[in-house]
Amino acid sequence: MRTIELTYPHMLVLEELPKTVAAIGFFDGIHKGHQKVIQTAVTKAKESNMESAVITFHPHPSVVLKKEKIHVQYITPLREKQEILQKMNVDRLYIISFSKELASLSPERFIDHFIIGLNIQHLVAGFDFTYGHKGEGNMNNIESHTKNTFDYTTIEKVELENEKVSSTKIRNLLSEGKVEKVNENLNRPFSVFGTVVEGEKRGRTIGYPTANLLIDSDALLPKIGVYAVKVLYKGEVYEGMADLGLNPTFTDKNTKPILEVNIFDYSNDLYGEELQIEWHKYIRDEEKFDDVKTLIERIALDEKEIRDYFSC
Ligand SMILES: Cc1cc2nc3c(=O)[nH]c(=O)nc-3n(C[C@H](O)[C@H](O)[C@H](O)COP(=O)(O)O)c2cc1C
Ligand SMILES: Nc1ncnc2c1ncn2[C@@H]1O[C@H](COP(=O)(O)OP(=O)(O)OP(=O)(O)O)[C@@H](O)[C@H]1O
Repeated sequence: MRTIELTYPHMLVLEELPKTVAAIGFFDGIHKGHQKVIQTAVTKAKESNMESAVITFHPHPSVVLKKEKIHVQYITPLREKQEILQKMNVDRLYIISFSKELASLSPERFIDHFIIGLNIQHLVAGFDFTYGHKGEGNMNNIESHTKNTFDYTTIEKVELENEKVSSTKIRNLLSEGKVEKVNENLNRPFSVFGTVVEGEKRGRTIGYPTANLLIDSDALLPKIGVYAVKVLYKGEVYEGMADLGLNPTFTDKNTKPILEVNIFDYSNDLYGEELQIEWHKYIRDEEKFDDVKTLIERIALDEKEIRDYFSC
């Protein structure tokens, strides 16, 4: 997959661009709804011997449009988005830099520049996709902007339990720790990448050594707590338990949650290595125990519960 960044008003040379079927949207999470939109574009491209593309934006519009400075975290930071799209057989990823200037483009100008200008022959978007200034362009009035140069397909609402599958819904579920529900909405396990860094080296003294992970600040994490996880490392999958929290039994100084994983039946050194953590089940809240012995007893129960969960 080729990734091409576009900054308005810079144009690519139309003659050099292949005829393309494109899916368009922000696509944070690449959830079930997004997958339907993207798969439709990939299938249509194959059927018509064209290239397939995803047209997306970065950063999230709220970073640019909100008055106060905010730091947005993503369900799928750019790198994860790229990896998932690659697996979905998308040929090209166009990333449009989101700016105030871009947000003020009229719907017609937006289509001229980014759809007709990228040689898109067929555009696929969801029922609620909007474009151009204040989102005035949408799938009901797009006909007036196509100039008969491209066709389009509108994907109907994908729902789960009578509710639209959406990035917003998934963000809320993550903040409640409901990773099993998140995984249903994503159609795959939610995951984050992290690099193993040095911790307090306390874990090995309590019989549960943990890999402490440094997570990219762009990545969204679930709510604090203990979780059943799988660890992907060098092509292997391991089961384990994660504590995302502040270690309140030992200190009240931590203000930012730390992610630690105890990988079952594994004892090699992992410092500096990159792990992918898949979140499978929420087990409990992190607690402040009166003493280390009680904490150890609780972790032993967590281990039993998680091993049982993975073995059924
Ligand atoms: C499955 C699991 C559950 C944990 N639960 C708690 C908890 O409820 N409260 C707490 O203070 N620490 C909890 N811990 C964190 C331990 O305090 C932590 O692993 C230990 O302090 C080691 O820290 P280190 O990796 O920096 O050496 C848990 C750790 C694991 C692996
Ligand atoms: N549940 C869904 N069913 C069908 N299409 C969808 C669904 N969710 C999103 N889409 C479409 O996918 C593209 C990307 O949408 P977008 O990134 O706004 O996702 P979203 O999940 O609706 O996000 P948010 O919760 O932030 O509004 C758009 O074309 C949108 O219409």
